[in-house]
Amino acid sequence: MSDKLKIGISIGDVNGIGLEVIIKTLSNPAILNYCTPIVYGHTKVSSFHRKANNLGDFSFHVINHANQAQVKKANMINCWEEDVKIELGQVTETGGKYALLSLERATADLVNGDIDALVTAPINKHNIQSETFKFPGHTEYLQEKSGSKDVLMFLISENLRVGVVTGHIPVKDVPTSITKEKILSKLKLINESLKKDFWIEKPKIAVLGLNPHASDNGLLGAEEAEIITPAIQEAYDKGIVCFGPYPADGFFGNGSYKQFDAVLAMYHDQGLIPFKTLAFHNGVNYTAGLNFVRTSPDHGTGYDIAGKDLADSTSFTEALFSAIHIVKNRREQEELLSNQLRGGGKVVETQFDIKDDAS
Ligand SMILES: NC(=O)C1=CN([C@@H]2O[C@H](COP(=O)(O)OP(=O)(O)OC[C@H]3O[C@@H](n4cnc5c(N)ncnc54)[C@H](O)[C@@H]3O)[C@@H](O)[C@H]2O)C=CC1
Ligand SMILES: NCC(=O)COP(=O)(O)O
Repeated sequence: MSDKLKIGISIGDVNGIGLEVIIKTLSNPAILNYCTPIVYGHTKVSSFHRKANNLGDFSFHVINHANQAQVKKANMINCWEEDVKIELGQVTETGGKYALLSLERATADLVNGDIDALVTAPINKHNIQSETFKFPGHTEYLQEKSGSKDVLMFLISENLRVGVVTGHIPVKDVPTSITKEKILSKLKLINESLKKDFWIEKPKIAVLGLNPHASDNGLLGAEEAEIITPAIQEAYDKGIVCFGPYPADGFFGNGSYKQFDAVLAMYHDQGLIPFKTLAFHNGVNYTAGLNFVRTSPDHGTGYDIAGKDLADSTSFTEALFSAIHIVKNRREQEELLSNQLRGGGKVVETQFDIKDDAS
């Protein structure tokens, strides 16, 4: 039996650049030395994208189930039988329907343990909505499938990691959604992920403020004094090495982020704008806190460049490698710890760990 990890890949919106970056990534034969990829989609849809983007004679090995995946091959599970109307660059119902069929089948295999990790190509969050998908994104969908109480949208690259307290919600709801408990929970998730998924022994985390200039001592808002600072203090007292709140505007431009292993931003664009500015092409979107591993490229469907052979596949390739590394890190750590401390092999370092261990 092969020790190569099986990495499931969902194809995302069939009218976007998902299959282009998937095929570009898997066309590099060296990738197959590191994992056994299994794409959930259809060979006819992939052929369409291969031809539209002039991607040579790449082909998939068709299988019916993940347990038939062949090493050294790019495997494909055909998830439907009918022909699919592809309208490159268009937002259509069809785009959402087949993105969901791919995601559902891949997620079922992930939850059952038939694949070791999932890399998702981008969906359009609007056209995928349906009776079975009423979520603002993969993050929330997979949280439900994992049964995790909380998860973290964690954007990662070699030199920068950014998590967000609030994710896919309207900006007007941000201030009321930020609570001390939520910040504590996200800090705990970042801390655990840095240790378990990235093997950083003593993580150091920066927390951004919400208001301009982190409120300038209360002149420009109360959230820093009433919510964010007490959350940082409590987390620190419980053993999480975190500092802040820092004014968000200069934090990235002046390079302060380089002194930390991760940054916690208060809302989506506060964290993702600097992240994508600094790391768009090699950035990865990782969902921390799931009981399985899911990554994705940090970009969206790229409708404006679909079918034009313009999509850069670096972010997708990085997402694939990040998934492999995280699974290996988690497993290696579990093995190393299996004889330590408690039966579950959990490191008891912070007060959070003690509380969790007791429950
Ligand atoms: N994880 C996911 O499924 C994500 C889905 N989306 C969805 O994607 C759709 C489009 O979102 P946008 O805001 O337009 O973001 P986008 O990332 O699709 O596009 C923004 C700009 O970046 C360019 N771009 C994106 N990926 C690229 C690549 N690999 N190589 C070269 N250029 C690239 C595009 O051509 C466009 O000009 C939305 O429906 C959004 O919800 C957005 C982000 C993540
Ligand atoms: N920009 C990040 C993002 O939209 C993440 O979406 P998803 O991974 O939750 O689908």
